[in-house]
Amino acid sequence: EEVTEFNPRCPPLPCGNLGFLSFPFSDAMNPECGLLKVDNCSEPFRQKIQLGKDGPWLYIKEINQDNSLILSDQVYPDRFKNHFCRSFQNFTISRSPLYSFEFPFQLAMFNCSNYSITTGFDLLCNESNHSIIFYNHTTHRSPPAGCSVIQPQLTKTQKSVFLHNIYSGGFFLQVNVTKECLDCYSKRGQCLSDSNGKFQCSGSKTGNRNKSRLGLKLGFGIGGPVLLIVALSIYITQRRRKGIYDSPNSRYTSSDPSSKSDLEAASAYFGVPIFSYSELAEATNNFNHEKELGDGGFGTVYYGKLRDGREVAVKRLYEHNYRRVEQFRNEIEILTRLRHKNLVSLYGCTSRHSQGLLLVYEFIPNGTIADHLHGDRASPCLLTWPIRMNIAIETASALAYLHASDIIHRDLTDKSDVYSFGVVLIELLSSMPAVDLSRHKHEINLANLAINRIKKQAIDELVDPCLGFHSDEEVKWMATSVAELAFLCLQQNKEMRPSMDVVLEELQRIKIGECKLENLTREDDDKKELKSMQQPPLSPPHCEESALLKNIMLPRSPISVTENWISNNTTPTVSN
Ligand SMILES: Nc1ncnc2c1ncn2[C@@H]1O[C@H](COP(=O)(O)OP(=O)(O)OP(=O)(O)O)[C@@H](O)[C@H]1O
Repeated sequence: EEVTEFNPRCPPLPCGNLGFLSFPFSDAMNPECGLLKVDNCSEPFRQKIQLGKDGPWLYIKEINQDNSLILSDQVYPDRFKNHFCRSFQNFTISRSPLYSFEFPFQLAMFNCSNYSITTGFDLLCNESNHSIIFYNHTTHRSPPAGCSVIQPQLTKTQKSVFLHNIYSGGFFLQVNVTKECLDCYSKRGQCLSDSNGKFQCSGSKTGNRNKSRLGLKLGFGIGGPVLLIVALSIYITQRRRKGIYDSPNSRYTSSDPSSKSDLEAASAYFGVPIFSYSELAEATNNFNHEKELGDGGFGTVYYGKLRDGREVAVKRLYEHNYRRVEQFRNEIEILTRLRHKNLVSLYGCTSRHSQGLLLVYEFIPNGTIADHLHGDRASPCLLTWPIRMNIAIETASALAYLHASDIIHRDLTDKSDVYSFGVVLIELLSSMPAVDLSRHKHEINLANLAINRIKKQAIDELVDPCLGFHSDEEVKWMATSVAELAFLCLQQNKEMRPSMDVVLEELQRIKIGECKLENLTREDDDKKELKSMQQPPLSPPHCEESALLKNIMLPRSPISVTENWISNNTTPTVSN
């Protein structure tokens, strides 16, 4: 049905590595099928688009489903090296009654003929006849009158405070087709502008297509002959096989390595697919209360289902103010740089000018660890000791990766994460919630409870009885070692906490039953062999008690030195 409703004169047009072009884009051979012309489809990675009638031609890096583009013009980096205002070349895009352009995700710049019109923007530089202004105003979507667009492209080493975020190899442009033109197109008409610059719809057929169906077709470029659908699905399957279709940046991922590295160097907004607010509102049943998955520091998270069938978690930021926009930008920047099997993928986000700031993540269906340990999904000892050990190692590996990846984030500061991870370790050992108001006032906080037990040498009181602490010597040894490691993570003094790398390494050693100090200091080769064997070469219970702690950072047993380590074990959790 979708196929027959598609304008048969305008099937999606193959365009090399860019995939298929569909309205509002078309090629030079089929100008009536689109509003913006793409050239060089037969030359991979050299396709160009003309921005408006008589507008500039720019190279296309990516075309996204929501009509956003990543463009580049190789001339700018050279010009910018001069650091002068006049080094910026501008291009003027004439206004059209059929569509408009938006620069949603970057610090767009304009060259204005009149200095006074720059009010409301941050001035970047001003030279005799030129005013170069920095676009930093969420309410302005398009260039102010009298200004033309400049898209500077910076080299990676450029350190300007205003410009450090500007994409080094290209820029982002969103094409917004007017509603009249979309309606016209959906009725198989052609959008035209008459000699007075007014909109006209020629050759339309009346019909009752609804907007969402059109959106679907435009979004996915599906609707040509059946064969085309087959071709598309083969194309998608191939991309999936290559493992790039499902990646967070899939829609921007190019098979050209040079183009890919350019994209990876992108600023906060690049490389992330953009979703429309309405699509996400639809996916979450208008942010229905019943779809709420939980609340976090930045916003509420909702379950949603996208039109393409993907299940997603949509995070809606609490307030749409400038600070939030900054946090939004940070989170995107961080997430797009991360690739780890234990970290949730970011599928995309809304434009920062959208009605709401939304982040779209891969949906994780099985709840949180806390749900399974002591929440809605908990059932006694469903999580056995080996499972808990694996959860600890996998989580530590993700955190160690984050710390190694040079990411600075509100809650990604090394040693406070180590503290939080210590609490997770105790949760895994004890199956108790991190905070429980029904506990004794000094033990509401699980960290305090754990510290008290460890100091009293009463780890058995801490460990969930169902784990076999008393019946299985190996579990007893491992649980004791993990408790001691958690104890180190929970030090009030940040400096006393081990790094996440060390924590991960120690957990791995505990898992394979490797004794600490002795093996480490004696035969390095033995140690390697041990690891490669992947089985406990020594019976863990024979290992010297508390050797773990000696090995990590301190020469003495925690039991004997805890008073020195913990200045105040009754204070509430301090994680920063
Ligand atoms: N991708 C997801 N899949 C399923 N549920 C999720 C997902 N992301 C978050 N949730 C649910 O929403 C809750 C809040 O998530 P959020 O990421 O905002 O929490 P947080 O880590 O505490 O937040 P923050 O880092 O902003 O302080 C989570 O505890 C979880 O229950």
